[in-house]
Amino acid sequence: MAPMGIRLSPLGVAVFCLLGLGVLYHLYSGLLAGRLALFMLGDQAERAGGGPDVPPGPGPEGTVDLRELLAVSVLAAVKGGEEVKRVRESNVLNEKAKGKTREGAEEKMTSGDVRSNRKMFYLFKNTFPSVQINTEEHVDPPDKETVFWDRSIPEDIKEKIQPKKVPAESVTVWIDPLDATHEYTEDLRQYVTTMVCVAVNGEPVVGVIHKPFSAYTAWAMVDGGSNVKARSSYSERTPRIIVSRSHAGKVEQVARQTFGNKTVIIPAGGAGYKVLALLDVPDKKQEKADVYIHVTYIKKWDICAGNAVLKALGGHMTTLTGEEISYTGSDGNEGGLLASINVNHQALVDKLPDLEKASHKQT
Ligand SMILES: Nc1ncnc2c1ncn2[C@@H]1O[C@H](COP(=O)(O)O)[C@@H](OP(=O)(O)O)[C@H]1O
Repeated sequence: MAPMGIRLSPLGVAVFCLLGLGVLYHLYSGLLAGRLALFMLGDQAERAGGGPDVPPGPGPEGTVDLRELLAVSVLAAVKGGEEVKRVRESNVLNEKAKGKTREGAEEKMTSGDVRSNRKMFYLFKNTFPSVQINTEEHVDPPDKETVFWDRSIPEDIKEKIQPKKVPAESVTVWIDPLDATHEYTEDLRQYVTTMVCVAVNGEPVVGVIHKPFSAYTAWAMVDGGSNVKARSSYSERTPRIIVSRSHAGKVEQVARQTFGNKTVIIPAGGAGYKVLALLDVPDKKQEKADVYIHVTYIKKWDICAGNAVLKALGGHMTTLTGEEISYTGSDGNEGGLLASINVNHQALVDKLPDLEKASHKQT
């Protein structure tokens, strides 16, 4: 007797195998798809800052992150500062006259300005291509720099500042690659700074002031945080007033007339240096003052970073008549400058009509 067996029909085997393959395909395709989806999401999350140490990249809907802009501002100021220092130490400044101020003072430019400008500009341009960048010096396209941000955010910024997206089109970046060029050519290194400011809808929001020769950097973000603070006290009755040493005009004479003969006037180079003079800065070469006054025309890249820092710390930088300065559109500020912190700014404005008249007499 033949053993009882199951006769397998070839058609049945084929159907069975196909079914099996179908089940396997179903199972694995789901798994693979899931894996693929996870991989893609993970990659996206990394690009968007999902990882613990990976900062977010440019936003999807034309937004930029102010915290990223702050990190790049600090990096740009430091990188520019390295160029400034290198050129000064080489003693080959290639100093040139680039024109005259409205008051007839010679405006100088050096290799320090040019090289720092190139580094700072291209770092921003390569990182935030859609953002408006205004720099003091002209950038020739053949001089393009391949300088990039490695996406790292300094620990102190991560600790104090939360990410905050704003529309890229609302942002204007102001770069001063070398503030106090005049003093730089005279080797008065303590006055020299590199500065970056980020304005949103014309309001100064992020400010960075870097001193290349003492490796000090002050940064602040309005409604965010800062690594610098105001001093504990300021003299309101007889303020020490810090003013320009190379574009002073009549500021010294009129300041004494307005605030009294006891008023100490401190002539100093650089708008960045003068703003730092109002703050608590741990640098032996930094003089201290109570008020900063400038009476002549000045450019927005010279003052925007200081304005943002002061504003973030509760201080003020206005025109001599107390108007806020808008950091968009034209690059010049016509109304002079009054900067203070932890004093009655309006009371200072009210004392200043003589200074304003003096500024108009000069032009
Ligand atoms: N009347 C004026 N016209 C144009 N720029 C002026 C100016 N007064 C001051 N500045 C600029 O403002 C910055 C600070 O000036 P000061 O040292 O006199 O306070 C300097 O910038 P740079 O050094 O970046 O060119 C200086 O050139």
